[in-house]
Amino acid sequence: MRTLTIEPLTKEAFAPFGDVIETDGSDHFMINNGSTMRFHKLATVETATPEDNAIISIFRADAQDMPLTVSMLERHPLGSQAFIPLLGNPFLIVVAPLGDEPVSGLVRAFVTNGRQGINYHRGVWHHPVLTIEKRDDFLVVDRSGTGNNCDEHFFKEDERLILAPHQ
Ligand SMILES: NC(=O)N[C@@H](O)C(=O)O
Ligand code: NI
Repeated sequence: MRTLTIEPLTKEAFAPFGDVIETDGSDHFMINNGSTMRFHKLATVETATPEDNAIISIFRADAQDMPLTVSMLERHPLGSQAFIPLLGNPFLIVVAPLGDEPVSGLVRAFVTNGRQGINYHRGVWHHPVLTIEKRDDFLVVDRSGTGNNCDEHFFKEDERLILAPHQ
């Protein structure tokens, strides 16, 4: 099984998968009579139909045992999904490009710097949220509506991957 190289998250590297929600290196303009910087439209919430809603949730996630065997990825065909860390901790991301199924050889892993959130574009394959801390909180912005919005793909045994952040 291939061990994933864990890359530092950057806008450029993550561009095929979605947006990086951060102030570092992001354009901004002043509002509120010059007392506030607005880092405007860092990401867009994608939904599928006019009846859909963009909703805001909090995920309190517990750490997976590491090293992790990445045996599955999921995607949301009807909308985007954003994770913004609420406690300032780095977290892990595992993604694969758009397609009918994720391609094991194209799976990539990233680690955030604690000041970054991400917005998976609609249909991008990703692993369910992966904390580094034992438990961590995320603000999540995603789509609510009718129909199935979560496809799961389970890799064949020889396509599975290893995520080993502490090695
Ligand atoms: N199932 C759910 O809402 N969470 C996943 O989509 C995830 O990416 O963690
Ligand atoms: Ni998801």
